[in-house]
Amino acid sequence: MNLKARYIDMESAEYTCVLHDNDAIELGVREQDRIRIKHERNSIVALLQTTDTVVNQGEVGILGRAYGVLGPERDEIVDVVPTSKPESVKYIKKKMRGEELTTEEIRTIINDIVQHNLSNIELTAYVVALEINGMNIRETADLTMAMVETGDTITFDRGPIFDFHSVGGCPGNKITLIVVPIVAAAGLIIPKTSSRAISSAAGTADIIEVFADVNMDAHKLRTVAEKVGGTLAWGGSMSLSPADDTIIKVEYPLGIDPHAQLLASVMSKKKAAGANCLVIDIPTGAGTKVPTIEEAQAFARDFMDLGEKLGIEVRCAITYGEQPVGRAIGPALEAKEAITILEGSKHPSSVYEKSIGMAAMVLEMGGIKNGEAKAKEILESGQALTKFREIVAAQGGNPNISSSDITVGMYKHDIISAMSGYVNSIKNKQLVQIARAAGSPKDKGAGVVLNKKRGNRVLEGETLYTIYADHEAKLEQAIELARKLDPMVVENMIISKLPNSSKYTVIEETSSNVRSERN
Ligand SMILES: O=P(O)(O)OC[C@H]1O[C@H](OP(=O)(O)O)[C@H](O)[C@@H]1O
Ligand SMILES: Nc1ccnc(=O)[nH]1
Repeated sequence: MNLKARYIDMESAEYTCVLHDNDAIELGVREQDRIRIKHERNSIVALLQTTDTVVNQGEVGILGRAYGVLGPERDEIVDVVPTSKPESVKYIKKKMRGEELTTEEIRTIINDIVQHNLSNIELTAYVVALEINGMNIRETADLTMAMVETGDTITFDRGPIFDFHSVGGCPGNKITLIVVPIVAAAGLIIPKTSSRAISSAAGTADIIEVFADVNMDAHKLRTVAEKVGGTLAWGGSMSLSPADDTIIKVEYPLGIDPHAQLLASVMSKKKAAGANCLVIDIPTGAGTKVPTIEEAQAFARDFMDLGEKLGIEVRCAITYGEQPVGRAIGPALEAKEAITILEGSKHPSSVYEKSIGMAAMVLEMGGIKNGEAKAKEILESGQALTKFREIVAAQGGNPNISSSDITVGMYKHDIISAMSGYVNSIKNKQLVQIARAAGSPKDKGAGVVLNKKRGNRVLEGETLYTIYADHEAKLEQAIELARKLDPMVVENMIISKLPNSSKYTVIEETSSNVRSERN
């Protein structure tokens, strides 16, 4: 059917088009069916919405970026034909039944993802099928290669190329901002890309965006890394492993990151960016993606096996993840904390120590003896700060950036302990929920700052943590959630008295060991 193309100034997660009810009947299609729209040599597949008001009979409305991809002029005639579900839906269902997928079936799924042929419902089914049924190492390697082959790859003029990546899952893990400048200042090349938040409240790309432009294409990644030694870029902005960011967009709302998809997500980007030597950080413990040391060891083996198949030398560090790294959670709060370490602070010690430890592993892969001493020397002499500023400047940020330039949320609220005791545990996932409710990662100033950490002595009336927000309404939402979730457990030596005793003094109806105080 030939119809006039109309741009609709709205965006949706999947390519979407709108037909008048009468045209939809004539074409024999219904809402959520797929339509192929052809214009000259371009063609897209879009999901259908029908209407009797938004477009007239004889027109097809095309939403946002889908219009740009197709490229017709205003009112130009395009050809509209019904089309069937993509082949990969069959293979997604096969994985839902727990069956093994062939190399070709995995390639078909990734091709359909890259070409935006799958609806968000189908993509979500894919991610959930992987979360429940997983993939063996052969399937994972095929998945990784399919993600590499559907994108660009970079070849550097000189090498070897170093890289570092965290599997995530531990809030406050801002160490990439410190590791990359240390490694680059030592003279190694590290073209680091990061993703946005997946299970946490702020991915590294969300943090860097506070003070520099994280968007770059593969060519710029290479030229910046060759010029200043390192990058702090967002992987989703470039064509390396383009399936990755589309998949992350459906993982984020669910807060899940299936094992096989995580392996392929990280390793496909490393392969595409030309890495030869890679260090992987695996935060481990309750409330992370990897609850036990045994699982972390198996994960490390998978990374190393996959590295061998891809020609990348991989070393892994199993790290402590049972409570946040440092005290700050949320883009601006984490940026500020990381920059204070680059400026010479040794606190929070978890951020300082983890950054030194990870950088040391990369340096030693680069043949530098006593990596820890070298990493400390580079950090403490200010060379890492100088390198950080060079990278920031190369990415369009302030070349003299300092921690005091970073502004955090103007609305804040202290959560106060209603009892004296010790912090027994800090629940990562609940803290993430509170930081997200406060607006993180979209609202850059939003998040949480911990005043107490595990094992700390707490006196009644002391602040446990502070919630920050850019908007008052979101602060209220976060406070309400904080009361309900109670992410910091304070206990004294007597945990409970039986019969008929409560372990907490109940201060407010909705809270257990916390009460709230405005400031
Ligand atoms: O949101 P969760 O699931 O924690 O994990 C995602 C984070 O982990 C990795 O960190 P890095 O880039 O190595 O610093 C990713 O790039 C991303 O920023
Ligand atoms: N799934 C992922 C986890 C961590 N980093 C990534 O890039 N991808």
